[in-house]
Amino acid sequence: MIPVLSVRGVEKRFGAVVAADALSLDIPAGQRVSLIGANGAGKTTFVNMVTGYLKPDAGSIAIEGMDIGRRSPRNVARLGISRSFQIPQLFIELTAAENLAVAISGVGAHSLSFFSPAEAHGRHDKALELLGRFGLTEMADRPISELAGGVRKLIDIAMALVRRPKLLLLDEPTSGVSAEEKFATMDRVIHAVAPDASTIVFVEHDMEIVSRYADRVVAFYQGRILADGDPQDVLKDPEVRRYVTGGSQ
Ligand SMILES: Nc1ncnc2c1ncn2[C@@H]1O[C@H](COP(=O)(O)OP(=O)(O)OP(=O)(O)O)[C@@H](O)[C@H]1O
Repeated sequence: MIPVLSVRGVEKRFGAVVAADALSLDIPAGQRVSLIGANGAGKTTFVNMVTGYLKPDAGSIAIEGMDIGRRSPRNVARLGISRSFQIPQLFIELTAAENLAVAISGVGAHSLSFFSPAEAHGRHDKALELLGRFGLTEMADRPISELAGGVRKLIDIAMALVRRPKLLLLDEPTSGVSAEEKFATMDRVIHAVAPDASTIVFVEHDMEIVSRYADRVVAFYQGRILADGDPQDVLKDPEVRRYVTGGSQ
């Protein structure tokens, strides 16, 4: 089976900082992989390169064997890689349903008025279906500016599902969510994305979330992969405890 994601010898520097150092890994279909690492370890740089937001200095990245090369984020998304952001990227004055409708139509917010009423109706139904999966039906007609950070995050993830991605990357899906709500939020996310995305990479700082939801953990340190494997093994690894989790596990 060709892996969904294949990364080979990827390098990225910012001046003297090595943000990606000879990164290589394969992610097979159906795996749920957590990326961990201290601040500045290179997790977001990795996500940005895989989604076309940053170009590697060297190496290759392929989705189902197709090199993403120097494609734009939009073209990478067309190939089947979607992402959510640490800070949700939403149209703040539009409602939750309108934001999803923009993503569903694949055009800018200004172009929505060119579509026929029937098309607009179809988009609205699909938007409501997605919001319903996240338990957000009641938020559909509220502008993003009125919604709490945690709700915006869920809407951002719903936006990433519109293309039914081959690979879904989630950047800290539970950051900003209270300790009491983090498992419920993550359960909701996992349940909601399941019909559209089975191969998931999520960046996570919370080791309780990592050990509960990941099939595999990749630990980053100074742009390198320090450990990669079964969550229980990686979280017990002495180097991971020293450089990543601070001995918290
Ligand atoms: N656009 C940029 N310009 C300069 N340096 C950058 C840029 N993006 C990232 N870096 C540097 O590259 C290194 C890796 O950063 P990155 O954001 O990938 O880490 P991270 O593991 O995602 O951290 P965090 O957990 O804080 O999000 C850091 O030293 C960071 O300062």
